[in-house]
Amino acid sequence: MKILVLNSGSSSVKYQLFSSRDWSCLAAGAVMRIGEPAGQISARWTDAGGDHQRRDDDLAIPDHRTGLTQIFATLHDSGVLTDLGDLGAIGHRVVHGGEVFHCPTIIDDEVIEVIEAMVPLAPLHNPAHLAGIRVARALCPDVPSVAVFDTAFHLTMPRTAYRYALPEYLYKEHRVRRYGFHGTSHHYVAKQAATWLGKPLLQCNLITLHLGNGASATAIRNGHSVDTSMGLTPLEGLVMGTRSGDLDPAILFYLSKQLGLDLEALDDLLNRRSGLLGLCGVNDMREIHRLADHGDDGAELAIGVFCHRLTKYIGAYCALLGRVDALVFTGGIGENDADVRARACAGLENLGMRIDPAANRSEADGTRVISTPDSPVKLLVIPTNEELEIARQVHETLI
Ligand SMILES: Nc1ncnc2c1ncn2[C@@H]1O[C@H](COP(=O)(O)OP(=O)(O)O)[C@@H](O)[C@H]1O
Ligand SMILES: CC(=O)OP(=O)(O)O
Ligand SMILES: [Mg+2]
Repeated sequence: MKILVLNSGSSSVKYQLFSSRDWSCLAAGAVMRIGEPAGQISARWTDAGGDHQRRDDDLAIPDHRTGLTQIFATLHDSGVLTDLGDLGAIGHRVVHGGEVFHCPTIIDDEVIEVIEAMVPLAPLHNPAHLAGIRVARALCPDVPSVAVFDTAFHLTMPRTAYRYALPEYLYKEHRVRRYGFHGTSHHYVAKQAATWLGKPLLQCNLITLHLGNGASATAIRNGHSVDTSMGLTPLEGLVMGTRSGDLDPAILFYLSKQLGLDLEALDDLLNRRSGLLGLCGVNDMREIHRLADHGDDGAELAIGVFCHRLTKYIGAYCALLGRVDALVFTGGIGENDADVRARACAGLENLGMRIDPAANRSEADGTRVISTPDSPVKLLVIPTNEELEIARQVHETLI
């Protein structure tokens, strides 16, 4: 079966096409900067002769429908998917599934309504997923669409971790609680870590750090998520590209009273203008390092705040878990940024985390260990593959 996985963001759609026979990736790519004057579509695929091909086109993409149409056209033209009828399923990443969706779910009108109802809880994400889902269903009405939720992996958290210290009715009547996100990624790297550790996931205690544009940490006991840094929405926790992560909620009252900011302005401030961007004016970690290397104090501070917060969460999750088998770094920053990894682990030797500077700097691909051989806690870098995990879950749901 061929399974297409779509990860629709507000201004981009990333995709991978898999064969369920051997889980090889037949094609992958992205449409970027949807709705902006200068869009881009990129694609990689393996042709009939087994050669790797790639194509990058600059092209304005006004909306998600045009973006998906372009993706289908590229898959068709490359010969990877000449007939949409060959598609066994489309898997969609959906960030917020609330307490409703514990497992991958075949999408129908009712499911769409529920995902729509969660839009206020994931304002940067769920609207984009809905756009992707609607267009995919319209373009391929006969292909089953399956939603895989970021929240599902975290539904194992105990109530002591997921409840906020707020009046009970806010949970009972309004479902205000910690949900947690990036679950597909945390679960995927946890399984990879268990394989590397040579024991069943259900016997592993892990701390997983997904550090991409959004960033979150998860404490995993015996294979299950028992706490995670994101909350009701993907705003809480670590410092992110444009999101503040943790802060004193009273800052909002203060800003409202002192600066007259309304709710919309506060939402925009915390979700889109804060985090690394707020601290130094740039949200791309590579660029921030370049600026810091040239003596930019704001950039240096942004990296410092990012790493300080990370260390704090690692320590807290060590305390929560007691025994930790491995600490896992993943996501664009976690996989590539040796400096952030070194700073986040600095001073954690007493918690059993001993980083090996040379291994940490190595640019090897794939899963790798960056701790010293005598480190009680293994420090691992594991590339995430949310799309592959989604494809596998879609397959399990449909067969
Ligand atoms: N070599 C690198 N060094 C440092 N940061 C990197 C590197 N490559 C990517 N990143 C950072 O990873 C982040 C994007 O992560 P990614 O997981 O691709 O994001 P997304 O959440 O959009 O999937 C950006 O901040 C980018 O700067
Ligand atoms: C939930 C979330 O923050 O996702 P992303 O990292 O893709 O923005
Ligand atoms: Mg991501």
